[in-house]
This record gives sequence, C-alpha cells and structure tokens, in this order.
Amino acid sequence: MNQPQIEKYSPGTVLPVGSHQVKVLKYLASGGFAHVYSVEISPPDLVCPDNIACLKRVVVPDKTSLNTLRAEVDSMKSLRGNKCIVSYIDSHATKSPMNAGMYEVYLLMEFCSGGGLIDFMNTRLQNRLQESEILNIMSQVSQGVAAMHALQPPLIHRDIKIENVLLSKTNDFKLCDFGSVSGVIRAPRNTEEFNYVQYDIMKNTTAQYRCPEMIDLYRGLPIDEKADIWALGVFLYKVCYYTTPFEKNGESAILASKFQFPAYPHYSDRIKNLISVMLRVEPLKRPNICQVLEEVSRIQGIPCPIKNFYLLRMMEKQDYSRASPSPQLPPGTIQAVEQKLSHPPKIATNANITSKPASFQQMPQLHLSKSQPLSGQLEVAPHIQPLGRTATLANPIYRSSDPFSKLDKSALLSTSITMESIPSVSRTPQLEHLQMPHMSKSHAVLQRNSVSPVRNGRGAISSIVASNKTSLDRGRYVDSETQTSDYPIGSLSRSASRKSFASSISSTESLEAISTGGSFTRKIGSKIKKVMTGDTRGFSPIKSAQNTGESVKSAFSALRKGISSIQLTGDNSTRKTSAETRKYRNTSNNSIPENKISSSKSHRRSTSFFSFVPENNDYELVANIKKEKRPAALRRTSSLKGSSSSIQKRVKDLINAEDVPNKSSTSGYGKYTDTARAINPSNQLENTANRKSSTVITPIHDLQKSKPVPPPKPAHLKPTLPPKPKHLKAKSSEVSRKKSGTQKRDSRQNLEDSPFHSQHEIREFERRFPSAL
Ligand SMILES: Nc1ncnc2c1ncn2[C@@H]1O[C@H](COP(=O)(O)OP(=O)(O)OP(=O)(O)O)[C@@H](O)[C@H]1O
Repeated sequence: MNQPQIEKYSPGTVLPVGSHQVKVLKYLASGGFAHVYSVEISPPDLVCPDNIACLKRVVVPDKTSLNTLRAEVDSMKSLRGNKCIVSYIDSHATKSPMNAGMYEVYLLMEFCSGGGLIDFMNTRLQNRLQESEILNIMSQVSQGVAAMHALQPPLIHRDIKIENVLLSKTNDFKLCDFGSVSGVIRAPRNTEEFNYVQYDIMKNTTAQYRCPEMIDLYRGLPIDEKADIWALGVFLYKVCYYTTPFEKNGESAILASKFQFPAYPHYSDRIKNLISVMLRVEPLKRPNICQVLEEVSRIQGIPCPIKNFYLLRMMEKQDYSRASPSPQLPPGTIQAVEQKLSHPPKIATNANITSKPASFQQMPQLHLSKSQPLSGQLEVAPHIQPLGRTATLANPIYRSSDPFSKLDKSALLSTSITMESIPSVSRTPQLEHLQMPHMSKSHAVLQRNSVSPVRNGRGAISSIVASNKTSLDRGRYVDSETQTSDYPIGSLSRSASRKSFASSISSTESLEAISTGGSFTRKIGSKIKKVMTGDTRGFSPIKSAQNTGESVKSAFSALRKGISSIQLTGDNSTRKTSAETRKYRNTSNNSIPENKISSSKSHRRSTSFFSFVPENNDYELVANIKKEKRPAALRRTSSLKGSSSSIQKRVKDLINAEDVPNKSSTSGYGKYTDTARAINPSNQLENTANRKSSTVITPIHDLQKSKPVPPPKPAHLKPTLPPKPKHLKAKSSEVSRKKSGTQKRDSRQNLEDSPFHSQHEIREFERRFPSAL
C-alpha cells in the first residue's frame, strides 16, 4: 500500500472515535501502517476501568484500503471480550481532512501497558524464560487463537508472531494485530488464482512463520487453521530459544520442516515434542488448537481452560443426523462425555525426543489407562450416528424456534473462560447468516461483495476462501459464510436473531455500523469471500467437517475403540454406516509404516497427534519414530469385521471407562471430511424438505448421484498453474511429489506412485476425502 505520510498527534489532542471522545496522552509506536497512541477515553469502557485506552490511527489512500481495514475492525469486534485478545472498544472512519480522497480509520482498543512480548523477552536475555513461564505464555496465546478458530466460519490470524503478542497491565499475554486475518483460503486452481494467493500471502504473513503450504502452493492445500498452528509452533520455538527454527536455511528447511533444538536453554521433551508436532509438514498431522491447548495444560498440570469445540461441533452434527433408526445411545451419554471432557487426564511423559532434526517425524502416542476417563483428545469415528438425544447438545433443527438456543447451549457447554468469553456478539451475526433461507441470502451477500477487498493491513487484497473440494463445489469458490450453512436453522426467526444481536451489543455499535461499515455479515463476508474467478460460488456443506475432522477424530479415538468393529449386518442404516466407515478408514491413514500395520493395531493409530492405548493405568506420551510412506491405510482391509458388539454398548462401556478395549484398531486417520455422510438415508427426506426453506446439511452423495458427470475437459481448456520453480521441487518424503515439474493433480494420476488401482478409485477418493490428498 502506498502509505501516506501523516503527522503525529501531539499530547492533549482531543478527537471523537465512534461514540467516544479521546484525548491523546502519548505517542507509542508506529506499526507498518499506523500510528499508535495511549489515550484517555470518555465515557469509560469496561475493558479499561482506568479510562486509558490505545488508539490506532491509520490513513488509507482509497476505499479499497478502507474496506480492508474494516475487516480488521470486524475481526476484533467478533473477538471482543476474550481475555487473551486485545479488546476492541470503538472505531471510526472519516474522509481525511488533510489528504483529499483519502480516509482515516481510528481504532480504539484496550491498552496493553506491559508492552510487547518481545520487550519482555529482551529483559531476559541472560536469564532465559523458565518452562513454566513459556507454558503460561503459550497457553494464553493459544486461547486467543482458539477463540478465532472457534468462530464459524473460523478466522485465521495468519500473522501469529512474537511481535503480535502484548502484555496487559495485569501481566496477561494478549494476541493483537488482526490486520492479516482471513477465512480459510482454498488452494489456487489456475495461474490467476495462484498469483493472487501468492501475493496475498506475501503481503500478510511473516516469512519465518510461513508454513510449507503457504510457500509451496503447488501442494494444492488450503490455508486453514493449521497454518496458524504452524506459526504457533514457530512462536513457541522462538519463545524458548529466541530464534526461529528455520532462521538459517529458510524456505527449503521450512518445506521439509528441518530444524534442530539448541542444547541451551534446556526444556522438557514434552515441550519439544509439542513444537515438533506443530511443525509437521503435513497440515493434517498437526494438532488443532484445542489439542495444542490440552497438551499445554497437561504439561502445566492444570485443567484445559477450553472445551474442545471441534469435538462438540461434531457431536452436534452427529446429533442432528441422529434422527434415524440407527443405534442409539442411552440418555445422558453426551452429558457424560462432556463431564469427562472437562477433566482431562494427566499424562506421564515418556517422550524420547532428541534434538535431531528428524524430531518432527516422531509421532507421539498417548497411552490411556483403562481407568482413565475419556478426554478431549479421543478420536471420533465420523460414522457414529447417534450421539444422544439429549437436550444439552440440542439438535440444531430444534433451534429454529429459539434463536438463543445456540448461545444457551454454548454457555451450557462451556465452563471455560475462553469459550464463555467469546461474546455473543461474535456469534449472533453468524446466526443471522445461518437463519437465511438456503443459499439465497448468502448468495446475495456474496454478490454484493463480489469485488470486496480484504483488510490486509499491507494492501488491499481479498482472500480466496477455501471451499474444500467436493463434487458439488468443485471448480467454484465458496465463501466461508456459506460453509456454515450446513446448520439447519430452519425457520429461525431473523428478527429474533437480530434482536438478540442488537441486545447483545452496546449502543455504540449502531454508530460503528454507520461509521465503519455495514453489517457484520456483509463486512466479514467481504473479508472472506472469493473475488477472483468468475465461477459461481458454491455451497460447501462439508467445509466445516474438513476443518474439524481431525480434532474430532482425535477427540474420539477411545470412542472408536469401542466401535472399531461395526456389524456389517443389520438394518440399512447400520450397514451404510459401516460401509462408510470402512471407506473412511481405508482411505485416510496415510502414513502408517507398512511393517506395523498387520502386526500391531496400536500402530495404526500412530499418525494422529495423540492417540490412546490403554496401558499401565496411566497416560503416557511416547515418541514413536516412524517412516513416512505412501498412504498405507489404503491397503488396509476390513478392520471393521468380526465384532458383534453394538455401538451403544461399546460407547457406554467407554463412557464408564471400565472396559476400554485393550487395543484400538482405528487411529491415525486423515481429516474426516465428509460430514454429510453421517446422515442416514432415513434423514435425507427430512433434509430435502428442510432445504427448501432453510440451510441444511446436504447429503453430498445423493446430490452427486443425481448430478450428471460432466465430460472431461479438453486438455487445452484445463486451468493451469504456472510452472513450479526449482526450489520448490520438494525432496521431502513427507510430501510425495515424485515427478518433478508436474503438478499435484497430475501426480495423482500416476498410478505407479499411488496406492490406487484405477483412475476411478482416485476420483472416488478425491470426491470423498478431498483434503486428504
Ligand atoms: N493495544 C495496544 N496497547 C499497547 N500498545 C499497542 C497496542 N496495539 C499496538 N500497540 C503498539 O503498536 C505497535 C504497532 O501496532 P500494530 O502491530 O497493531 O500495527 P500494525 O500497523 O498492524 O503493525 P505491523 O507492522 O506489525 O503490522 C505494536 O507493536 C505495539 O508496540
């Protein structure tokens, strides 16, 4: 951005910011695009009882840049109240009185008088940080990140780094600078998209914190929450060692995640292990933010401060799809699971981590005692249909009569500070979206924003929002907003929803809306929409599962233990579920050492972040060094056969934690992506009916069935990416790109290199598990 020069305000200057009057106290700093001041505000605000706040003033040259700043404001608004995020107070935008045609944006926020984390670290150059201090910082920053990832659609910070963590007066660490925030960014599909995404990444991210999928767009991976996890891994490393892991060797080291742990200062293997798993090359193998926080809390020896929202969400969806004749859990099951989730188990570390560069390949395993309760790191079998009929996780369809039920439920589920502190204002606007008639309003929003810029702070550029590919949306961009539309809000009253929104915001909000832009939905929509292609935007009902599947998997591993063998006989729905499960298993465990698969079931689980194996009445975290190979699980067969236990009984047994099967047969899955598959055939009629008037989960396979398969495009019409530069031709075994110079899609076609036997199998796999390749 061509940043205009502006004069600094002198102390004593008084100016309005939204509904507040501010008096400048002191110039604090210049960001890349801003002047930052401490100010006295009136009227007072809850987040600054002493009336001292921070004012960020940015002058932007045009409306496009102005819009991009709105996204920063909107992000902060949506996260307001979280104790681990610098709190928004007010904002204001005007035409610049000094610079014709330019605009000024004023952002009033909580003042962090403790300065930056970087300053704090600099006070400890000699006497480096203790592990407990590091864990405390990590926990708080992770809670801030969790609040972003918990939103639906999730927000990706994209610029997590030491410099963007501030210290409050009360010595709390807070995440700041939301100028790079975006929704999930889909992998580019042609040269135009490629250049766009590349530019966007260069503008909005910091080189040392960039993840492999950002550097090598040819990998064809979306930029999602796992990009933040990578950055958080770099962050943790830097808090420990005062340098970034890839400082010396740059991009090539990042692409293969080659780094070493310095001998000094000495930190525990558990911290090193956590860094290693966060810095896994493959995003699917990185833990999600809930898992990170759970592990940090375990090391700290305290309960995890947040609920695993990925897990709860999946349970919610399962509950929605539960209205079918499939097996049912006893009443109270979900409450029991929740209760157990709120008491994470202690684990004894037995990690054998060295400081060798290969540490990223070490696969930790969590050993679960029979007597231990389930925790949030259990893995979910995506096919589990019936997770209770209980009111606690109400079937979303029933929410239609009660616009507040979503909020009520959240409050009910959350005893944690973070989840509670995600203010209703951050959710209600999404409800507003959710209750829109299927496609119509969201499409209207998208249309309005078809060329909307995204606030990057460094330039006006929009983010391409990932719509993980399905045959439904293939070839389209999908706004993250539409990705939330798999919630069947049904006839949820819009006015009621708005009312709840209105009642949850301060009176200043309306002024803000006037001064800084329209509705939350429109603004955040402009931030996260697709702008580049002429493709029709699609509806991606599986998006959220793609983003959440891994964590849910992880969180439900023990549940899966109990249902690792599902009867292949029985009613249709059960049979279908089993078949889906089998496919899922057979296609998602993509890095199990071949030699381990047949010999030990427990090894099948080793690709997950943490997995559970009952042993010695305790949890153990052990490193399991292993070779990355081609998707070995694709060669696995029929692990589902042979059991006659029912789902209910096994899950019940697990909940009681008395009878955990000695070995799990299912773990290490790739991300579960196919939410719609959890829907029983018997639900489909109901879904179809709902779809007419509301937003619903669409059973993808059904739609696919009815959708004619388009003839293959002639080669000259296929979109192409620019040629891959030499330095990106990865040698890493982590990412199997065996044919140099070919694009990812092409390499998938190479049957010799793949576990597939036919093109049809490849297509089928891609259709069902689009993010797993
Ligand atoms: N709430 C706050 N309280 C105290 N100081 C703050 C606050 N917000 C920002 N600062 C100070 O101002 C500096 C710049 O702020 P910020 O990073 O938000 O601006 P920016 O223009 O986005 O900068 P960057 O170049 O990092 O993107 C910070 O490094 C910090 O020192």
